[in-house]
Amino acid sequence: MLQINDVKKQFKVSGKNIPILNIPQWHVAKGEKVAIIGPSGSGKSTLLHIISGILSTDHGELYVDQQPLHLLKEAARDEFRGARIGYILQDFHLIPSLTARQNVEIVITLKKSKTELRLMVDEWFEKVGLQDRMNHLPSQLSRGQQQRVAMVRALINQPLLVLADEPTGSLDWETADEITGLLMDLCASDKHTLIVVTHDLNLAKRFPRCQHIHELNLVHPLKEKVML
Ligand SMILES: Nc1ncnc2c1ncn2[C@@H]1O[C@H](COP(=O)(O)OP(=O)(O)OP(=O)(O)O)[C@@H](O)[C@H]1O
Repeated sequence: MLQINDVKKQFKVSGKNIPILNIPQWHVAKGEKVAIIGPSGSGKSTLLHIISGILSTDHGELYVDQQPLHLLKEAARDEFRGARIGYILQDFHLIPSLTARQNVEIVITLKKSKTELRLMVDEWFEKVGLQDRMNHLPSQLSRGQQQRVAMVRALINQPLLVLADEPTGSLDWETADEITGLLMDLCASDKHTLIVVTHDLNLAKRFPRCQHIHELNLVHPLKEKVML
């Protein structure tokens, strides 16, 4: 599902190049559920931005579902992401002027009749227990509810690859636990490959595979032993 070969990424700050990622090789198989842990600033979000095609690589090869993203221009990467990748961004990024339902509807790329689409959206909101909140604006929802809308938005196109950036970052532990369980349930089928980045060890522990970003990344050598 995901193959990274010698991928490097750096950012230019005040005329100076700062290396952020340097990943010799990393593979995630179809259907795997992986948590990447690491401290703040270690490049976790940058890694997901690269896998999703939001950011380009500076060097190396990146294949997602056999598509060579490193060879695609930004517009082609955007199209690929819209159709194949579900990305749950840090802080949800819901559009404040649209209702929960509209936030989901605008991303749908599946070809279905209007009635089928309406029923599909209804079903998704039921799955996440928000059937009575569909017509609320994001500002009228709690953070946990906003996170569930963000999850529906990421999953509704039945993506092969689901990426989640700190999905429980700003939630209290009880809501975080509930949201984690929901995300795992929604991505339970083998069809979904799930990569989550987090600094929350409780979230990471629930994943069958958990890796520290330093294990992937040569830029930040492994300094700490991960206690799980
Ligand atoms: N557009 C950018 N320009 C310059 N530097 C950047 C840019 N984006 C990120 N960085 C730097 O890259 C490093 C990695 O950032 P990133 O957001 O990937 O870390 P992270 O592990 O996700 O952190 P957090 O857990 O705090 O979200 C940081 O030092 C950050 O300052």
